[in-house]
Formats: sequence, structure tokens, C-alpha cells
Amino acid sequence: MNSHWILGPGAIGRLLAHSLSPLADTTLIGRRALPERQTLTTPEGKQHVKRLIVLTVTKLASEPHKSPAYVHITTKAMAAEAALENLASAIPPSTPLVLWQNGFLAQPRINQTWTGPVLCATTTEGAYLTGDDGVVHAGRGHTYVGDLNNQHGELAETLAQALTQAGIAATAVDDIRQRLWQKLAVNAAINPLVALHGVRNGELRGDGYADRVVAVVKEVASIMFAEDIQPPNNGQGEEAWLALVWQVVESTANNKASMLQDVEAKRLTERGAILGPLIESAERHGLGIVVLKGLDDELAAVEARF
Ligand SMILES: NC(=O)C1=CN([C@@H]2O[C@H](COP(=O)(O)OP(=O)(O)OC[C@H]3O[C@@H](n4cnc5c(N)ncnc54)[C@H](OP(=O)(O)O)[C@@H]3O)[C@@H](O)[C@H]2O)C=CC1
Ligand SMILES: CC(C)(CO)C(=O)C(=O)O
Repeated sequence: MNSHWILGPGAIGRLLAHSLSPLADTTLIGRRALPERQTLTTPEGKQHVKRLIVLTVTKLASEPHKSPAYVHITTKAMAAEAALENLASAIPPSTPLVLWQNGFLAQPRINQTWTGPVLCATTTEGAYLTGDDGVVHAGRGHTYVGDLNNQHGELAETLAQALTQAGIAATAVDDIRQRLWQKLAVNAAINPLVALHGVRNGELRGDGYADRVVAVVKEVASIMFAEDIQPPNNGQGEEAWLALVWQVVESTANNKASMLQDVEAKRLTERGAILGPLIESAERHGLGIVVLKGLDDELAAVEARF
């Protein structure tokens, strides 16, 4: 039986653990102890209580164990490398990793340094935590899995099948870099603005914000072009990006975006993984990005007060 280690017992980590554990050996790994008795609330509002195997990195590293078939890294983007470093001595360097982060920070770095296969997953599943023993699966979505160098198609296919069997609908793809950047574009257009102004996604449609969304998308679209990222839905340039952003704003109108939740909880945001690669790319390509830089500076100032 394939075994899955899930490093980072947060919303996505616990959703994966609840889903995979009936079908495969599954271990949830954190940096602090958590209750084994964990509750999942489904999108339909049903509650499932399960005893999951939950270990700390320290405990796992100090005990003999079988090597896992996959290590899923489900921390926030800025914590992924440090989390892997702590676990690395407990797994063979050939172990396949699966990176679930938004943005494009951890993926290229870990892909460059890890010896074994590095798969990336981009998901529209929605989940949030309710304390140390609960996770709410807020909305079902779809997950795409692939690797940045397109060398592990079979492994991605096997994983996609295992996830789908476990109820996390997934597809293996050969264009995961495109998909990660497309999601990053949407996150860059929505997350910083709603986080800075404390509003739900739908409020971006209002007079006070709509022009700012358009200004962000203009810069993002020029970066996507320079990075050779295809506009969504077979569309053309800026218009296609803007249409996608408005579509996501509409379908998530009532959401408090993840970055807003982080700001409200006084946690560091994923701005480095979302705005960081855009700013770095714009500088490399000599593109003007006053709007994106302004948002990044404003968010940095907010984070500095935490
Ligand atoms: N939630 C969602 O709906 C979605 C999330 N994503 C992406 O998935 C990723 C994870 O998000 P999410 O699950 O919401 O985040 P959470 O903040 O809920 O979970 C992150 C987890 O990582 C743990 N962690 C942090 N550092 C370490 C470490 N060094 N070792 C082990 N564990 C560590 C945290 O533990 P501790 O409690 O100790 O801090 C926490 O349990 C993010 O990149 C996010 O953008 C993508 C799509 C949807
Ligand atoms: C698409 C969006 C903005 C939905 O809220 C999201 O992915 C997030 O909150 O991080």
C-alpha cells in the first residue's frame, strides 16, 4: 500500500489526511503536537470524526519507520523549505515530494535542490481550520498535478488517481508551470487589495476598487506575456486576464481571501510567493510595475506591525 506523509497539518494538510487515510497509510506531521482525534466538516455540513496518525517532526525523526511513497508539503509557501529541511534526515533523498503551495516561491527552489522527483499541485479545493482538532472543507474544487521539468508524468498520473479515489478530484498535467502562474495572476489581482482594505472579494467590483483591479491586471498581464504564460480560456492579453479575475471575484464574492485572513490573524502573508515572483520577473524584463510594488510595500508595512 502506498504511504503518504503530510508535512504541515493545516487546512489543506488535514483535508488530505482525512481523505487519504481510509485508502492508504497516512501520517500527518507538524512542528507541535496535535490531537489524534480530528473532525472534518464536509461541504454539505456533515461531520466525520477520525483518529489520524499525527506526529511531530522530532518524534518521527527519532523512531524507526518505513520510507513513505510521497511526502506532501502543505505548509504556507514561506515555511516550505524550512519544514523540508527539518524532515530531510528522516527520508531517503529519492523520496517524491508534492508541493501544494500557492504562488511560485517554494516550487522552483525545492525543485532545484531536492534530488528526488518534485511534483507541484495547484488546487481550487477550499478549506479552513477550526482550532487544533477541526477542519472545514468549505468547497470542492479540482487539483492539477505535474512537475516543472516534465520528467515524472507517470508519477503525477499515479498520484492524481490516488487523490481522485480519495475524493480530491485531480488530473495529471504537463503544463503545471503555466497553471501555477495563472493562479498566481488571479491571487495577485485579488489578495493584496482585499487584505489591505479588509473587504470580501465581491467588494472589488465596487467603484472604490474596480479601477485598482484593472491597474493591477494591466501590470500582471504584461508580466505573464514576458514569462510566456498563455492568457486564460484561449483569450488575448489583458482582456482575457481581466475577464478571469472578474469571474473569480464573482464566484468567490463572499470569500474572505486567504491573505485577508492572514492579516486579520496578524500572520505573515504569502505576498513573497505571490507578488515576489511577479516583481522579480518585471525587474528582469525591465517592465514598470508601480502598482504591484506599491501593494507589496503597503503589505510589508502592515506585516511589520504584527
Ligand atoms: N486553505 C485553502 O483553501 C487553500 C490553500 N492553498 C495553499 O496551500 C498552502 C497551505 O495552506 P493552508 O493549509 O490554508 O495553511 P495553514 O496555515 O492552514 O496550514 C499551514 C500548516 O503548516 C504548519 N507548519 C508551518 N511551519 C511548519 C514546519 N516547519 N513544519 C511543519 N509544519 C509547519 C502550520 O503549523 P502551526 O500550526 O504550527 O503554525 C500549519 O499547520 C498555502 O500555500 C495556501 O496558499 C491553496 C489552495 C486552497
Ligand atoms: C481565489 C482566491 C482569491 C479566493 O479567495 C484565493 O485563492 C485566496 O483566497 O487565496
